[in-house]
Amino acid sequence: MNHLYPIFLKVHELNILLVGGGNVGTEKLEFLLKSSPEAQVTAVSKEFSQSFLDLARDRKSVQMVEDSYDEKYLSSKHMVIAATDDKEVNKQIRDEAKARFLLVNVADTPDLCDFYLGGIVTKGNLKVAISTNGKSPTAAKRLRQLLEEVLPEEMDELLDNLNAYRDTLKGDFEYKVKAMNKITKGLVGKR
Ligand SMILES: C[C@@]1(CC(=O)O)C2=NC(=C\c3[nH]c(c(CCC(=O)O)c3CC(=O)O)Cc3[nH]c(c(CC(=O)O)c3CCC(=O)O)/C=C3\N/C(=C\2)[C@@H](CCC(=O)O)[C@]3(C)CC(=O)O)/[C@H]1CCC(=O)O
Ligand SMILES: NC(=O)c1ccc[n+]([C@@H]2O[C@H](COP(=O)([O-])OP(=O)(O)OC[C@H]3O[C@@H](n4cnc5c(N)ncnc54)[C@H](O)[C@@H]3O)[C@@H](O)[C@H]2O)c1
Repeated sequence: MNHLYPIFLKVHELNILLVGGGNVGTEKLEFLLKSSPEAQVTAVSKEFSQSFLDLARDRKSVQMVEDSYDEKYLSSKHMVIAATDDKEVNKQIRDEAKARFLLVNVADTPDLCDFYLGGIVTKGNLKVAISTNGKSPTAAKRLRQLLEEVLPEEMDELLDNLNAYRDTLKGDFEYKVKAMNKITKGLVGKR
């Protein structure tokens, strides 16, 4: 049973602290930016790998600070991703973030995470997030690839059309719900 509750965050309006600019830090930033190209990220690392620099350099919303982690970097942040190669430091980040009631992800250490990053499929306005409850990130990746293949590109056109149709409906809320359900019934083949 998966007890996680997925939400869709406006990370372009939230401040994220990412600590660690190596392989894992780069992977986390890459997935974050793939889904949310204007995510507001402050990246703090003793040093940044070439691939991190290549990814972050031209992004206005990503700020890089070459420094060791310090608690001061938690100030004005909404959430934190710890991705250093020092387990003690990752634990310290987690503890200090928790003391401030910040949401924290310790990359690749499920037990220390308040939230997991998921596999994400985007087709225009449609976004599907996938979690295996931390059981198999590889399965999440494969399912993401599968859904990317099978969900039609026309999905976004369909959503636009439905939105336009809803705007033409005159009537109360109940009438609109019925009308929207009626026109989309064919999408699922059964009621
Ligand atoms: C979905 C995705 C998003 C992202 O990273 O943003 C993601 N991991 C991805 C890929 C991936 N990560 C790893 C491999 C190598 C295969 C392997 O080792 O299993 C691969 C596959 C590959 O690269 O092919 C290594 C790994 N990851 C975690 C552990 C620890 C453990 O499992 O115990 C270890 C072992 C480390 C070690 O060996 O010590 C843990 C987590 N990884 C999560 C997310 C969270 C759970 C998500 C869920 O609920 O399913 C969670 C719990 C925490 C977190 O990091 O948020 C992204 C796919 C993106 C995509 O392609 O769509
Ligand atoms: N690379 C992988 O694919 C992989 C897979 C599974 C698990 N892991 C684990 O994830 C962790 C990170 O791995 P990685 O490959 O990203 O390591 P890495 O060496 O590429 O990157 C670690 C980064 O953390 C920074 N750092 C270290 N201490 C710091 C501190 N006190 N303050 C700020 N920055 C600091 C370093 O400067 C470096 O940029 C390791 O514990 C590793 O065992 C890595």
